[in-house]
Amino acid sequence: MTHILVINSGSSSLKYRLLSIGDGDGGGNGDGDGQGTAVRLASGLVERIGEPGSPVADHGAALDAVSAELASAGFGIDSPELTAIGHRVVHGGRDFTEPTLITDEVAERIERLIPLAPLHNPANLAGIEVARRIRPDLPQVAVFDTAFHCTVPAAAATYAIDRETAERYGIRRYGFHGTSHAYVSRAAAGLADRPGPGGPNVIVLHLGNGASASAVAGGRCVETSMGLTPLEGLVMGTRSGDVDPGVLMHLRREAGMEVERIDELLNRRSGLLGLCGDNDMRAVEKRVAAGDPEAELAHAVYCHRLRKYVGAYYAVLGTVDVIAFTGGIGENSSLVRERALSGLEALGIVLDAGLNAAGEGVISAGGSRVKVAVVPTDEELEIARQTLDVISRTDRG
Ligand SMILES: Nc1ncnc2c1ncn2[C@@H]1O[C@H](COP(=O)(O)OP(=O)(O)O)[C@@H](O)[C@H]1O
Ligand SMILES: CC(=O)OP(=O)(O)O
Ligand SMILES: [Mg+2]
Repeated sequence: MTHILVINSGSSSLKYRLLSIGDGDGGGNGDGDGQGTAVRLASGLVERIGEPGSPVADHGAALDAVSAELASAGFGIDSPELTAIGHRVVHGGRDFTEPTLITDEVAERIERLIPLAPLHNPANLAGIEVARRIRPDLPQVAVFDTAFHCTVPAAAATYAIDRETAERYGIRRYGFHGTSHAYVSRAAAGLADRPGPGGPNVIVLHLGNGASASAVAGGRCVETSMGLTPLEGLVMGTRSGDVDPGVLMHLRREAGMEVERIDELLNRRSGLLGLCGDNDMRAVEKRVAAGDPEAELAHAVYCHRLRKYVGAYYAVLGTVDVIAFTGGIGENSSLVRERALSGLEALGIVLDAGLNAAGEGVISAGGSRVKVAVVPTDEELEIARQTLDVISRTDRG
């Protein structure tokens, strides 16, 4: 058994988990049961980093808070039992297609990718820098959101824009939430009845604050809804997802909006928040239940987008064995699941209303050709497994 500390450092929050994990659990692509032999020793969340009036001034202070919380759980961050630290890094660009041992050079390359993920990579890097300062003796591993999507074929990853411009600026579909899509698609594949020769085909719907869909054929990601940045695709809490790029030019020309304001509009003031004033699905659904028309429209736009992607990914895959819902909304909103998939009997997708309401495991009807399931994601466990995998490989030389 080894102890791995996982750090998911965001712009204003830092999630951590300390796990004790068996070596056999580090395969990264074996069991698919989502269980393994990992034991959670401690976990937590430091919020409001750098916000006015917050006691947590920066990521250094956040990691100090983590150290203190670990110490009160009886574990010193300086403990010799700690084997490695695994970090979530959102954008790996074209440089990183695998979890990677962090060196000065790797950290520099992550820094150079900041323009591709200005909301996420700086915070990820801040977590890395502080953790390396505190434990310079430990192997630290970067686990990239983008890596799982590096198998997406060129036809799906290429935007139909001038090739030279795209090449020069690294413009292509990268995809995000890869650790979640990897973890959930593996678990979902285990639910398939009679997969074809290439292995099970799975559609994963990761619906948290950020949201993305992926199509996974026999364990390989072949399509995903987020693109160059985590803005494309599904409707999210505060992000628009797909819009006609002409909207941006129109806002620039007609409303005189600077690019920074357009960025802020689409990333922070759109999605559910922009449509109805609430970015939290629980609040939206309360208003839907009370007959609020704005919330109803927001919910309808959200579910329509989801249904459209399910249909598109069905066509991309040809046959679908399992559709998996995950993330805070995917795991908890029976209304979203029902509205996204109702009326798709002709595609072999039939929900069981009672199972959907219960919302655990398989929720499709017995006769449904496509299995539909709720599969809780666990990005921290997946990061720990991939971290262990990297250090075991490094140890073996
Ligand atoms: N019971 C519920 N019903 C509907 N939505 C829920 C429920 N519980 C959580 N959610 C929604 O899940 C979303 C947060 O998802 P989560 O995966 O926790 O976010 P993050 O992407 O930040 O990890 C919020 O919109 C929240 O309202
Ligand atoms: C990449 C991304 O959208 O991440 P999150 O959902 O954590 O914002
Ligand atoms: Mg989450």
